[in-house]
Amino acid sequence: DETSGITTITLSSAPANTLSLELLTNLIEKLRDIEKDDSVKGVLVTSKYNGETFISGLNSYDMHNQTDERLAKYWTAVQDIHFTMYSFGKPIVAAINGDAVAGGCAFVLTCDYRVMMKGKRTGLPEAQFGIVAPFFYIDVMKSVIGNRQCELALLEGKIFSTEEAAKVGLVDEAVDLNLVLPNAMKKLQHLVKIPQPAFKLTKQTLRQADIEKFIANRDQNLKTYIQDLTKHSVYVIIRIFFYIVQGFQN
Ligand SMILES: CC/C=C\CCC/C=C/C(=O)SCCNC(=O)CCNC(=O)[C@H](O)C(C)(C)COP(=O)(O)OP(=O)(O)OC[C@H]1O[C@@H](n2cnc3c(N)ncnc32)[C@H](O)[C@@H]1OP(=O)(O)O
Repeated sequence: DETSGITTITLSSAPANTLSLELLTNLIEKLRDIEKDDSVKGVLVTSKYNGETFISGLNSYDMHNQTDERLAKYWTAVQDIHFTMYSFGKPIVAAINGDAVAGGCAFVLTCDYRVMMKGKRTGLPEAQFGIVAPFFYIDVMKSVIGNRQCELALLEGKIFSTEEAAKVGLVDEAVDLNLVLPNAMKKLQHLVKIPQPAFKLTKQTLRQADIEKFIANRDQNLKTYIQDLTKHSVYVIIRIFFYIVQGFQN
């Protein structure tokens, strides 16, 4: 919208907005363009699958049965989206109109504000898959909900209902579906009015330690990811699809 300076990104990768290599590549490029475009003051992210899924995590197919080169390309994109979103110099608000699990939860945690539809699910269930969540997923959750709540959640791979997520501050608002977009937009309209150099510098200052840690550790994390997936991907993917069919344990 040219008058408000707000851009809406509606994620629409059938069937459930998995963070595939294609979606990640397009999104990273779009965000980098927006960052350079002075006419854009803020970004609202939502999903086409209104009332169903916001993001259903990383794409299982991109993590299984791939060459090391392709796995590296995928994981670099996973790292890049995290870094691009978390260090983004303009306000980003998530209008979470469906489930946002695993990589979907980490994605919304990188935003500045989260409005989520009641009755949906979010959280980092990696422990339930028998794996450790990437360190930058753990760090972003810790920075949002604090160390103890993060321990309680991650040690059991807890999946929160929206209402539970709001209680621990994992999301900022739990609302009926019809209020997700209007409330998210209202917050974003407020955030874009804050003097932007101050907004950007405050955000950078708050996030600086995690960003520096991410930059220092990303290469090692990439190596570890490729080794782990080469060894364990069959097991991990079976667990993920088990939870797709059976649902997560709360
Ligand atoms: C060593 C390991 C190293 C690194 C791992 C890094 C950490 C991993 C992070 C991740 O994000 S792993 C992915 C985790 N994601 C999930 O576990 C979500 C799984 N999905 C679900 O639980 C559900 O799909 C849902 C999001 C709750 C939505 O449920 P709903 O009933 O509304 O839809 P449905 O289950 O029918 O799904 C629709 C459709 O989408 C396919 N799908 C869903 N998630 C994925 C996925 N992550 N990858 C690939 N495909 C996915 C699902 O199979 C359905 O397809 P179909 O219609 O063809 O059957």
